[in-house]
Amino acid sequence: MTKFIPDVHFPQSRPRRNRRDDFTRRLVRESAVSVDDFIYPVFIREGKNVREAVDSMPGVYRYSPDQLLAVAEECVKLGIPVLSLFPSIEPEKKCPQGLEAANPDGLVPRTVALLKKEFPELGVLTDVALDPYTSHGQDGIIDENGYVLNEPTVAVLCKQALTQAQAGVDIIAPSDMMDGRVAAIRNILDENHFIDARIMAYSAKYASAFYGPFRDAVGSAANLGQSDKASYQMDPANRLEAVREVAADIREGADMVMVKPGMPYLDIVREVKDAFGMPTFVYQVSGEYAMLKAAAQNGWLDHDKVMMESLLAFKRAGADGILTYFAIEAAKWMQANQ
Ligand SMILES: NCC(=O)CCC(=O)O
Ligand SMILES: [Mg+2]
Repeated sequence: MTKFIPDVHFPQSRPRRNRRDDFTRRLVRESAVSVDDFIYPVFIREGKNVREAVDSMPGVYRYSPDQLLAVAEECVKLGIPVLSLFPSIEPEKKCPQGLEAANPDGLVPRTVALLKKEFPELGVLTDVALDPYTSHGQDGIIDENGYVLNEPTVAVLCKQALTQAQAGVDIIAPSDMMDGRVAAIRNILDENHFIDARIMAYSAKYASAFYGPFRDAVGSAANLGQSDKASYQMDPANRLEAVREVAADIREGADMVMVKPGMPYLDIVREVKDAFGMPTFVYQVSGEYAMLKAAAQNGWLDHDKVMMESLLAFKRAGADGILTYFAIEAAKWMQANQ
């Protein structure tokens, strides 16, 4: 211990005292990341014995359903509570209406049923949106000018959600940003007695360029071409609008709400958590993952440190859980280091 007797009482407050030793740092720590916070997004495709790398997302693959079982088993072993499924659909199954989204024998319902049969204790979340299924790559049905039509889209989303519930999914996550879709989906689920199917609403989903690698992974980038999603996803400039969007989804019956992307939108996470106190989730999206991976691969950032710091920041901002492509790596890191 340094013996230093200052002759003036300056400074009166010494915040550094609590940072001096590991034990006090742990004692006063305000936030923590736990494996219980994770939802692991995975990409699936048809086939057998397929594990196909996604080039723009190092460490991320498209799995055929049989190969996904090994991933699910790893999640169970590590204690990751939920797996979320994103399909890469063959081009010949895409059409302007995205009808394959509501096919009860489609890739997603079959995979849900398989997972729930093999690993009933693992939560399964499915996305409700049409972008993996439309030949134009938009999340809904478009008119002759390319404008995404609200009500016709919601009608297909309801069928898609019901198909997923019938397959046994636990959490339904509408990511489309159509108005009124949470209420419509809640109604159709309840009418069909799926009263326990939970809805995690992508409530404040921004029209972000950070989704680029995801569109490679599900194969919608080429379909979308130069068009964007600004007429339904939120303007990155808006904060108060996010509060209104979340309020609407809660009124309509959302059990959990989400902000997306993550790191550039931490202020929104905090705002939403403070305003509603709802179970609040954040999506650390593909571009955030790709950017940390790329810098780490170049030796410019310490991979494990930035991974854990980025996840901790979500907890500090008020998130109850995080959808992250780092889920397995972070869970393993925590087992080895904590
Ligand atoms: N509806 C799911 C997504 O759009 C994910 C975006 C991403 O990870 O970039
Ligand atoms: Mg909305």
